[in-house]
Amino acid sequence: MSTIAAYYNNKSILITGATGFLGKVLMEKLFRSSPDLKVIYILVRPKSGQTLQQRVFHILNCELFKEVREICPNVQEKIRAIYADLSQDDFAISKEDMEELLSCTNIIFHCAATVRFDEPLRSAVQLNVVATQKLLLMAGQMPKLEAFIHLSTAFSNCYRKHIDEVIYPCPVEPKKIIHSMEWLDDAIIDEITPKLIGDRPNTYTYSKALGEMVVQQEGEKLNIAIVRPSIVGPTWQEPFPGWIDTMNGISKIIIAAGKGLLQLQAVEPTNVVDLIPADTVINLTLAVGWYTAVHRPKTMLIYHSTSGHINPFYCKEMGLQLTATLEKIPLEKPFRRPYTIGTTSTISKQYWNTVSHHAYAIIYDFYLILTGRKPRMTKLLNRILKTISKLEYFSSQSWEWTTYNTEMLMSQLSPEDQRVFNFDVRHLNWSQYMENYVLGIKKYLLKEDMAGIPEVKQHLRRLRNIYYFFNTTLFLIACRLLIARSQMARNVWFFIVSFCYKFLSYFRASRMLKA
Ligand SMILES: CCCCCCCCCCCCCCCCCCCCCCCCCC(=O)SCCNC(=O)CCNC(=O)[C@H](O)C(C)(C)COP(=O)(O)OP(=O)(O)OC[C@H]1O[C@@H](n2cnc3c(N)ncnc32)[C@H](O)[C@@H]1OP(=O)(O)O
Ligand SMILES: NC(=O)C1=CN([C@@H]2O[C@H](COP(=O)(O)OP(=O)(O)OC[C@H]3O[C@@H](n4cnc5c(N)ncnc54)[C@H](OP(=O)(O)O)[C@@H]3O)[C@@H](O)[C@H]2O)C=CC1
Repeated sequence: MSTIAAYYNNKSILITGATGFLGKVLMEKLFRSSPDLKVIYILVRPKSGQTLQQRVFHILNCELFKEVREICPNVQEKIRAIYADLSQDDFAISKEDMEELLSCTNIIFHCAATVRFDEPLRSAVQLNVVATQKLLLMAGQMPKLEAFIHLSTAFSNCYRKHIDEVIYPCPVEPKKIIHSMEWLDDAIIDEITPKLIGDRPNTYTYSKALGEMVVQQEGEKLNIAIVRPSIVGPTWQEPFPGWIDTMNGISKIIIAAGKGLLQLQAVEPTNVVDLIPADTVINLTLAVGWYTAVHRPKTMLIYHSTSGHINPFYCKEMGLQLTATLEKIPLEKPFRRPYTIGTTSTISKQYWNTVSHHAYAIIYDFYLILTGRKPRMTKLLNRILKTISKLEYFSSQSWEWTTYNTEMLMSQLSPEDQRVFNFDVRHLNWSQYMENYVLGIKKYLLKEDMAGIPEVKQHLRRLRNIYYFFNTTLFLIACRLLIARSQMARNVWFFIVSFCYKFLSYFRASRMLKA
């Protein structure tokens, strides 16, 4: 049996953010590989009118847990959902629950975070820094704790182009930031936010960097490690390819491209997109948990979970794969045929935005008005372009991450562990992965019917014909206008027409001779 899987058996594991994308993949893998684990405590808040139990039921009944439901029929009994809101003091955990957590927990995986780029600094600090600090404080009171694993992001220091597996300190100490959030009002915080975040693009990356500093400073006495994934995509292999249930990362870009709404991407075609599958991140996280607990490294180690250095996926390649896949597995109700253009030049972007986005939206809205419907395309397009503009910082640049600790860990694993907890992306086939990505978005995220694909393909063919017809008409109108205004254009036009006429006459005469 795998040493890592055996390690988690009979353990009490605390997970924050278990209802999130990575949290679910983490729980699934734990149950699948170590069905004899004692209990998984998850800190959950009620949401969207659902109680904790309803949320757990919903998670366990999703497609991701299909295999787990067979391997481990008593899975529901092994999950202890504890009411907690990480943005409140003491997390609003009851006294009894807190006692149980403190006395029983063996390993903590801290995944909870706010991942929105536009989160106000106060809320980002509250969850990504203060909550981490409080969790570390709790961890310090757990006598049976063997390891604390903190999930951060490879982009916490994205103002650097080359990033090592170390903590880069922020100019202002986290404690000072936390303290200032207590007495400054929202208007002042908003005003000083750009100065505080400095070269970072948003409050997310800044608060995650502060969170790492807190882990380093306040986790000194703990057995602790940080995992930094890059852009997390759907599962690669486990429990099956293509599982995804989040719009985060690049899924929104893929959906907008698939629906034909977005053609232009603010990307340099030669840049690398550092995508990493969710199951790869989780396999590494579990291996890190085992290594930290069993080998107890003397200093806190940071592990990068990235792909660009060993198996680069270039934007151009991605654009081509995406277009081909979206033809093969189209998304429902496309507005246009999917197509991608990549550029970072401002003039080129403005040109393509006008020609390829706004002009189409205006024409479509005009058509909606003519057919007695409410225009909506321009509004939708503007929303999408606004959203996409917030991702542009990440799509228009490339980074280089070193992975010495991740490679060291891989070399410490037995062949069986390397197989069961595979986090080596050297053999990842990007073309196949993109196909499963689109399939996963269609099936699990958008919940579209796969049986409808032939009908959508037929619709795409109609759209292609409309596109050709529209372009030809536009070309003819342009020629006609030019002919009306310029003698030279008229001469060229008559030359082309008489040439075509002569060619046709010759063709007809030769056919008649043959007959
Ligand atoms: C010939 C070939 C040539 C080829 C050339 C090459 C071509 C190549 C092409 C290939 C592709 C290019 C590759 C690029 C690579 C890199 C990209 C990196 C991005 C990610 C980096 C992540 C790095 C960090 C990773 C981390 O560390 S982890 C955390 C990651 N965290 C996130 O990823 C959260 C981000 N997001 C937000 O923070 C919020 O999204 C926010 C952005 C603030 C907006 O926010 P807001 O404007 O409010 O917009 P929403 O709330 O999102 O939406 C508002 C409303 O519009 C709706 N709508 C939004 N979209 C869509 C949509 N598509 N379709 C329909 N509706 C939509 C939505 O339904 C909602 O409607 P409603 O529900 O209101 O009715
Ligand atoms: N996805 C990605 O591309 C990447 C993610 N990461 C990191 O991985 C971790 C997990 O990310 P991911 O799963 O994608 O994120 P999600 O947004 O999918 O999940 C976030 C989780 O945090 C929980 N949470 C948020 N606020 C609170 C709160 N106040 N109290 C209790 N729980 C709360 C959410 O609970 P609820 O369901 O109730 O909202 C949810 O379970 C994060 O630390 C993120 O920074 C790093 C790099 C890339």
